Amino acid sequence: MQHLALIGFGAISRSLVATLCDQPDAGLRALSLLVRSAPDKAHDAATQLCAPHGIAVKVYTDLADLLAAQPDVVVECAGQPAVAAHGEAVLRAGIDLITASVGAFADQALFDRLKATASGTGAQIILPAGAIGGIDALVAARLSGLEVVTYTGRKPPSGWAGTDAENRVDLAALTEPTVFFEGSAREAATTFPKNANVAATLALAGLGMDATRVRLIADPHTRENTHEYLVKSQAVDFSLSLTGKVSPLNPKTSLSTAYSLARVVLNRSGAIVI
Ligand SMILES: NC(=O)C1=CN([C@@H]2O[C@H](COP(=O)(O)OP(=O)(O)OC[C@H]3O[C@@H](n4cnc5c(N)ncnc54)[C@H](O)[C@@H]3O)[C@@H](O)[C@H]2O)C=CC1
Ligand SMILES: O=C([O-])CC(=O)C(=O)O
Repeated sequence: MQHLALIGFGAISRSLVATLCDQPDAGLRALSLLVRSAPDKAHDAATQLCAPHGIAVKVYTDLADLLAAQPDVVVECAGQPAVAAHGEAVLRAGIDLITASVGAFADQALFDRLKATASGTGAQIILPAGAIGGIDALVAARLSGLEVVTYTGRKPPSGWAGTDAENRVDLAALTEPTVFFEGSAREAATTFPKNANVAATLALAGLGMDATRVRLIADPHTRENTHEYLVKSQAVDFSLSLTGKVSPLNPKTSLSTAYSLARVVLNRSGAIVI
């Protein structure tokens, strides 16, 4: 039976909770949420999802209080700054941390610090595939010797609104798909913290933050988030294209991200890990 804790209760968290409530194999008995504001509203919304399944909900505004309740695992679904703010305390408490905002680890000092803390306490930092997939094949290919990993992320202009893309291109005036960023995974994840976490995931699975090449496209002809990547290695070459439906709760986020996190949580309790 699991006591699940979530940092953030936005688009991903809400879909994740709704999904896990419907999965008896998840064995959820308690849900703890860390929010920054409106804890009563979060409590009501989460209770609506959880109460019919007998799952108790508690909402916190202070991480120390949440950790004192000793959750089995903490899932960060709040944004890169939340990994920097809270990651270390979670791991220091010996609790495994699943991070949606993998791009936070483009900050090498943060990555090194959290990894050292995890090694010290035996807790694990678990990086989900998120909006992409095929990470198993990429890690396996790395072990054989990787040559190239290139990623292209394509979203409708609305998915790039409020980001640095606005300084690079007039999103509202676009009539054709437009590449507005080319660079490393580190630059992409740092410059587009709400849109390019997947580039960091590919980097950590594969060739690293600096050698993983990234292109980002605003496409006025699409309503979906497309993630394409190409891998060349000693053992296998492959390319993958995922067309993600956009989360109805957040136009920047692919709906599949929450299901990827649900898979990670389910794999912690089921007899079969897949
Ligand atoms: N790995 C992947 O494939 C993906 C990762 N992401 C990451 O997940 C994050 C969350 O995505 P969404 O749920 O769509 O965003 P959202 O904006 O819908 O929800 C985030 C929630 O977290 C809250 N929050 C922010 N900082 C907090 C803190 N320190 N403590 C408690 N709550 C806090 C916000 O108030 C908001 O309610 C994104 O910012 C991004 O970093 C998003 C999409 C895909
Ligand atoms: O959900 C997506 O399409 C990917 C995303 O925002 C990210 O990697 O940060």
